[in-house]
Amino acid sequence: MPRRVEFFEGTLSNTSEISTAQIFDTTLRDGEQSPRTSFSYDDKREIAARLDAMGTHVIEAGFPVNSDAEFAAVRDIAADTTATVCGLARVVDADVEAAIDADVDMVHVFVSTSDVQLEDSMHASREEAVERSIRSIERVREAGIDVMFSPMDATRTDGEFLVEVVEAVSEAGVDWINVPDTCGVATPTRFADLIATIDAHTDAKIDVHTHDDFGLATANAIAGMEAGAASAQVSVNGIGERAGNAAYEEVVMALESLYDVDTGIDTTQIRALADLVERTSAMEIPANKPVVGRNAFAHESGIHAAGVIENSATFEPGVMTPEMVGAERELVMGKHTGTHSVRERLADAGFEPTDEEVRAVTRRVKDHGAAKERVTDDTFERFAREVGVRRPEPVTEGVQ
Ligand SMILES: CC(=O)SCCNC(=O)CCNC(=O)[C@H](O)C(C)(C)COP(=O)(O)OP(=O)(O)OC[C@H]1O[C@@H](n2cnc3c(N)ncnc32)[C@H](O)[C@@H]1OP(=O)(O)O
Ligand SMILES: CC(C)C(=O)C(=O)O
Repeated sequence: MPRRVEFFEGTLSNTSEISTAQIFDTTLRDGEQSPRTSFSYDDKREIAARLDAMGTHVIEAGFPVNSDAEFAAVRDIAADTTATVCGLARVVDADVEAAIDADVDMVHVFVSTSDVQLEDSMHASREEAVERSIRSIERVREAGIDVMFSPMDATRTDGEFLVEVVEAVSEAGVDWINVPDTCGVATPTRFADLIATIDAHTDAKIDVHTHDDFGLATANAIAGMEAGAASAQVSVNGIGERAGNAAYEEVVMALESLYDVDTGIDTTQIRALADLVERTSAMEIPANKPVVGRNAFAHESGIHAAGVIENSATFEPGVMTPEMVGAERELVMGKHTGTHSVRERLADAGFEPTDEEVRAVTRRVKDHGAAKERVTDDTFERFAREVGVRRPEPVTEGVQ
């Protein structure tokens, strides 16, 4: 497998290291909160099973108090999964009891800590938020279950109050503090500073939860890990509230390929996982989505395709290949196509073209693309036949 990308060596300061990396998947909880998405019981079981088989460390299976169906799915996933299974709860007794009753390995309790949310979402004072958090944490601990605590909207919370909350929940014995950038307003440098500050005020392990409102979710998650967070919350295809969460596939591959971290995850199943979540969430993967979009390893431009035919590292990261994520490289025919690409495609299809025939097919491909038409396999074969490219009959073994 390729090692850390060479580009950084000696050209940029290369002091950013990540030593431990736990992947906490929240596709079934925050991912399912995507407007218009709802996973069936079977969808949840199938996604959880695949995440588990791939070696995902924590699976947040849902929010048990939400409904009977959600409770049953979380309970059954918890009973049948090797990974740590987590259930979400507000600092509300019924929520905490539902999560405990679902028999999860970890309860994730959250409370609003920013003034705007305390006033206009939770309708609680700072003191009440702290008291209810401690009570919930103590209850989960008493049940013998690991507890993760989230000061919701941490990145818009008054700094002194945030430290006060962190110290109070640490005193109460929380195992993990998750730092949520609930409304996606963090930047990598600011988020890293925040993580380092929180780390200095707790012995609990730190997890990060980032949203993509400004397209910074993955960068912020990685920055948080560089600053000392041991875990990142991610969702497959980046689905989740509003613009979504840090994407599973992006964070895992950045850790593996750019930071040389062995996450222990079977990355070759990423493409199949993405397809499963695309189908069950009814959220189409954008073509240009990193890692799993259909263009992530596709090349139309002549210069790129010609380079990639010789050595894929010319116009791909090199440290991340389609094989590593269970995807395939594609040479797309269109307006920007060049002769190298056409020659390769013709050869793959069994044709034996002359240089003149390659140029003639390329002209047809370019004209078709320029007219905004798609060059399908059938169209391409038609062009080859129209130009009269020779295709010898395949020799069948044993037949004279
Ligand atoms: C940032 C996040 O992603 S947080 C997770 C968000 N996820 C979800 O909301 C999905 C699942 N949610 C649900 O099924 C429902 O919202 C339930 C079952 C949790 C609650 O339903 P309802 O009781 O009908 O309340 P509703 O959803 O309308 O309003 C939210 C309530 O939670 C309260 N609340 C919000 N955050 C918290 C918190 N961390 N701790 C305690 N209470 C909270 C609000 O103040 C409000 O309470 P109120 O009804 O006394 O005014
Ligand atoms: C529950 C918390 C972690 C959350 O989803 C958020 O703050 O976005």
